[in-house]
Amino acid sequence: MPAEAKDDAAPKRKSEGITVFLRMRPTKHPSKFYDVGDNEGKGQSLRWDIPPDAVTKDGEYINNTKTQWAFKFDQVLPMDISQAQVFDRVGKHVVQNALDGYNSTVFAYGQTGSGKTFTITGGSERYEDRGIIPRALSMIFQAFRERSDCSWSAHVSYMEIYNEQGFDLLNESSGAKALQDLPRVRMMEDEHGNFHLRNLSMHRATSEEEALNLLFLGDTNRAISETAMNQASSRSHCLFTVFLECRGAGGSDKVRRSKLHLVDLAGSERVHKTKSDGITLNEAKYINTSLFYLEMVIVALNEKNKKARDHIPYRNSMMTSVLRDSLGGNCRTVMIATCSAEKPQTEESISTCRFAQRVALVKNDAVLNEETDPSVHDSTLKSEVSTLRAEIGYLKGEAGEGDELTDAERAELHSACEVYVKSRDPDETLRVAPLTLTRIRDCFALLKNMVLQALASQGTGGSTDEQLKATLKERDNEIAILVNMVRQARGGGTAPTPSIASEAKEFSPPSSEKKAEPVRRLDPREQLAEDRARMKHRLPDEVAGVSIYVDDAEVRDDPKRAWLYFREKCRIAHVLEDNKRVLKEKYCEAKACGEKVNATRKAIAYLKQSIEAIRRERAIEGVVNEDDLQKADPEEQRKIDAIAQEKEVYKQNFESLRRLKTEIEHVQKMLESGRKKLQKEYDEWYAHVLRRGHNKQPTNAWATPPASPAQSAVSPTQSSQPKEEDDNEDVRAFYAAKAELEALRAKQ
Ligand SMILES: Nc1ncnc2c1ncn2[C@@H]1O[C@H](COP(=O)(O)OP(=O)(O)OP(=O)(O)O)[C@@H](O)[C@H]1O
Repeated sequence: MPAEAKDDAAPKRKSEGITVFLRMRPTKHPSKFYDVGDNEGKGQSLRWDIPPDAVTKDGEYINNTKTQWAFKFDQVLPMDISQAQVFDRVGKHVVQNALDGYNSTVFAYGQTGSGKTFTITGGSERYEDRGIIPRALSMIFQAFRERSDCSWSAHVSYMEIYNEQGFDLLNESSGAKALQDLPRVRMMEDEHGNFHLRNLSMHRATSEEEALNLLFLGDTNRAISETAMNQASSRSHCLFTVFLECRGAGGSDKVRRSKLHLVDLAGSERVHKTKSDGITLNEAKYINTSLFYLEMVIVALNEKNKKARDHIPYRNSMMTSVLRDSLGGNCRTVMIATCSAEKPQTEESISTCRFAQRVALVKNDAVLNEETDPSVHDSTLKSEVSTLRAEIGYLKGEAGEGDELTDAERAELHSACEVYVKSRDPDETLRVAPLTLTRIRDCFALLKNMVLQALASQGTGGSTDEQLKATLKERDNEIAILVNMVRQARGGGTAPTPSIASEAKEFSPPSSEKKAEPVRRLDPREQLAEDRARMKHRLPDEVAGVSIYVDDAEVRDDPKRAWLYFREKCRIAHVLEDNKRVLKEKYCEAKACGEKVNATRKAIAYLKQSIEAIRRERAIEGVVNEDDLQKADPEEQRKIDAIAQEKEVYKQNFESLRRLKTEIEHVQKMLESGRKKLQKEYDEWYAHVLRRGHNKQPTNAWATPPASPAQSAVSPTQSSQPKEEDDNEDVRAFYAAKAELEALRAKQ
């Protein structure tokens, strides 16, 4: 991590509390125990009023002592708030702070399933469900393009902390199958008590696309570890960090560096609720220990405010060490407490609110991380010294006419004039040494030339013409790629890119990737055994939210029909349809933008041709005087103004096209992962349907053993080992259906 920059002058400092938001996760069954109100013009309040006899569905008392609580928040984000609105209210301000050079943090805290990941990273299925991280990345790169007076750079790191150990999620090797396969990150402390993360990779991102790819890579590694460890996300903390650097803002020698931490903490529920044993209990202990240490740090910081203590126990856990700056340090921090409004979760929700109240009291001391760039500083000082020497010589009358300048000296003079003219600093001086009358005269000539060129280029001047041509050419290439993308997506192109090509496909039950892989055909018995082991001798009622008890035998026996049936019932299939719709809209938008860009380009070329024609005419008419040529005639001036307007339109449309390209890529990625998920869930579901169908099991028979001996099916509750004959029949039927499905896939 980069060290914090210190400025020679008094740093811009701001002591402020942590801003605390509460977000209620949507539910169809809110408890009605709480009420949101205004907090005397300072944020909002949340009052809980619980009937003394309220019990959960497990028969536990929600609370048998106190029944009313009131909590204050900067804002309570209602259940129906969109992800875009959350970013507007919470994220924008934080990202702006980071761009301005202040360390900034957003962390989400709340019980498992209350929406922390949804808020920080976002839903992985729908484009509009993008969370704070992808939206922050979009805002950052938009700002880079708009604030081009300085040189920006962004680096990204992504770490997961599980059981007090850090893992680098941005590991590109594809072999990681569990969290333990990822590189370990270690915490080091230097002699000044600053913490450093060793072995955490930092990746430069030069565009929004690159940064999003890093986020996808980290999320994929996170998902792999989650599957391997049975929903470890509830038990681990994830920290996505963007390191920003801005050099030479406004032509100065200043460098600003800031960190933007976006943190998804582990679930905050208490141990007694987890009903854990073995490894899980161990994990539960770890989360609770590390969140307990977080609570200790918060309590200690509050006591420090009251001057009751000095020591803050950051060192106790990896997470509090990493977030040291964010909690009571050099950072502007925002907490999002996530709560469930459902009755059984009331106790946890109140506990989250209570923690948020303590966090709101913590005071941070954010400092503008700005320092002078030593390399720029040195060369500026050297040049100042030689200018001063020259000025002294001139004042002493030492400056003579001077010799005729060589080409090298003239080039040097030219660059000094250029630096002087291009600098946005009003106090910039022209640095020329030694100062002779020849040099002074040459400087004036060069400056005059620059002014004349600038005047001419406002209209059709040569140098800007060249620049415009170069830019147009560069953008032409990009437009060609984008317009081609659009054409291909609409079926008119030649060779579609892989992602668009896959997008153009209709959904079907195929598995083209699987076809490519060498498949080891299991012996039918092995297949059934594997299947059984997976199902743990018990069939579920539904897979992916779709009942496996399909009454229609035709649906059950025909994989194609089964696929259509599954697609109609499965939620994820509908989400995919939504995303396809979004993608189509974006293609249309991109196509319209591309057409506008092309039209503007043509208009500019036409205007330029007509200006040249006017000039030629004037030259033929005998207007050869230099001064007259500098003045545009009224018709020419109109065309020059029209070019300026077209350029503005061009810029806006090009910007939209660039944005759409990123968005299209993002939706494509979501579609791809959604399609894989759908396919996996269908395979699993159909295997269950077949098994259920060929066992001829009556509805709910697995749950309740058949009462009548007439029902011939063998339930696992009757016998965990099916008879040999049943096995053979099962095996044959299962294998036949699977072969049929594979044949159908191969055809498609
Ligand atoms: N505001 C919301 N709108 C729609 N769906 C939501 C919202 N918040 C959460 N969800 C959904 O609820 C489920 C649980 O949310 P999420 O994974 O974000 O919880 P979490 O607090 O991060 O849990 P964990 O501690 O296990 O990581 C997800 O399927 C998510 O898509």
